[in-house]
Amino acid sequence: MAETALVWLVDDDRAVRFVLAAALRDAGLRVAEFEEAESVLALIEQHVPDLLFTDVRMSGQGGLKLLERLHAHYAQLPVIVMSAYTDVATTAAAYKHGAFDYLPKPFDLDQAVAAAQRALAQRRSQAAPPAAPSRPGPRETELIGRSAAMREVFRAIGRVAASGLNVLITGETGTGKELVARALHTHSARALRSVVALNTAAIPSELLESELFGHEMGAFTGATRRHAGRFEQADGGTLFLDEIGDMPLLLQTRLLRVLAEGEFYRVGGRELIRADVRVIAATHQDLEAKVARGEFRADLMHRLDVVRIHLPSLRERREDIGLLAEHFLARAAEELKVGAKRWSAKALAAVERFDWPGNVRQLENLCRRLAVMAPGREVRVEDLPFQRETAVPAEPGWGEGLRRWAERELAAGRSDLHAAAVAELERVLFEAALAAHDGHRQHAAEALGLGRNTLTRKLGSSRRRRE
Ligand SMILES: Nc1ncnc2c1ncn2[C@@H]1O[C@H](COP(=O)(O)OP(=O)(O)OP(=O)(O)O)[C@@H](O)[C@H]1O
Repeated sequence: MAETALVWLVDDDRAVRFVLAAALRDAGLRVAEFEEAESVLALIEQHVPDLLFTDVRMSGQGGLKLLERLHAHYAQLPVIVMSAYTDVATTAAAYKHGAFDYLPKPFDLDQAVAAAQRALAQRRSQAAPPAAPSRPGPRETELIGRSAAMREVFRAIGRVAASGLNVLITGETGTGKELVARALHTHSARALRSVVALNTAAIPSELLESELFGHEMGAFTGATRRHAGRFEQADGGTLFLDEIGDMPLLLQTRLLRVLAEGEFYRVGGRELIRADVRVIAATHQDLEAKVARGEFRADLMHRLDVVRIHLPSLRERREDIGLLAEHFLARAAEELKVGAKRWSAKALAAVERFDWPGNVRQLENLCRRLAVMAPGREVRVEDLPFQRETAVPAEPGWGEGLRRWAERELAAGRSDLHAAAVAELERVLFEAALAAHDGHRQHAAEALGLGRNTLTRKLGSSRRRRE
């Protein structure tokens, strides 16, 4: 169950949002991004994050005004103000309105992460955790793909969208399950009403029930006003329950009852609420296996699984990779307002060969990184994190390759073999783990069974060795 702190980031400069969000995620935090203050004020009524970063000068309402309003209504929420304006008036105004910290732009990313950690530590020492939202404000994106497998998915969406039946979407992480859920909604008779999303894994279990069904004022400590749950919000529309496999058993029972009866009480409430909701659920887990282990209710699975749409992993439809890579690279340049780049033939071929454990999301993130970081207008194979020549041959039979390499080098009279081989082994492992985890150091370190600090230290020394 994710209990990671949630940071909201408000800045109208996409490039700043991009680098800062990446650094904060790298530090193990969850980040939601906002372009302007207005959407923050609209959403915060439902969820208060653990920390908020804001720029000062933005279109619409400025950061200081936002800070003032947040401080008045959510005094517990630490706010870090960032600005290129380091004049005394701005800095002083920020602190006067209750800023936790002030970062003059351009700032060092480590400094920003350190400020975030200080703010969160202070908040933890004084407050109970707030509700965590699912991803706010997702935009409607078109599903791309021309592989036979994706055409089959499109056909399934077309067939079942209008039927109003519950749908269970399965597939590995990042394969586009949420996108399919939104497409099902858009092409249904419910399209004029909202699609409301809830990520079961992102919300602490004790808050999940009130997130789903709402609560009355005073239902529990911190329930300072009545709150409509996602079921009520989705009335007449669609409720998208992501990561349904992570739903606690008790809540599964409650959900099943609500689905069967179409009515429920808010937490702490006496008024029976009716909501006409189509449920689309998604999971990357094997639900049948969870049922067999007694972790998921079979009757709930059957109720959700009226129609099943399975999304193939990216490596099962390699013919879509090029198309997606072109699309994402162009879109990233546009979004991040950097010059357009194109793929070199070699780089594109390497991208098509790669296995993409994080699927489309990983490819999309790589394109964003390349749009900003790759030097030159053409993305070369050397710019890819997983494509440098290795001195020690890896699969197949990499032990054999290593032996041949060692024998050859020994015959040539080389004397530092151990250090060279270990350095190479680590470089390959780190690059593979970072690529598999979208460059997220903490996750990569976990996957390798290392601490994050060890990975960072080793990455630093392997970089120094190469320079
Ligand atoms: N076929 C596609 N065409 C265009 N974009 C796609 C496609 N599939 C996925 N994406 C993009 O990839 C990212 C991940 O997709 P999405 O969030 O729908 O995946 P998911 O399967 O729900 O992931 P998770 O299981 O981790 O929640 C999104 O930014 C989405 O827009």
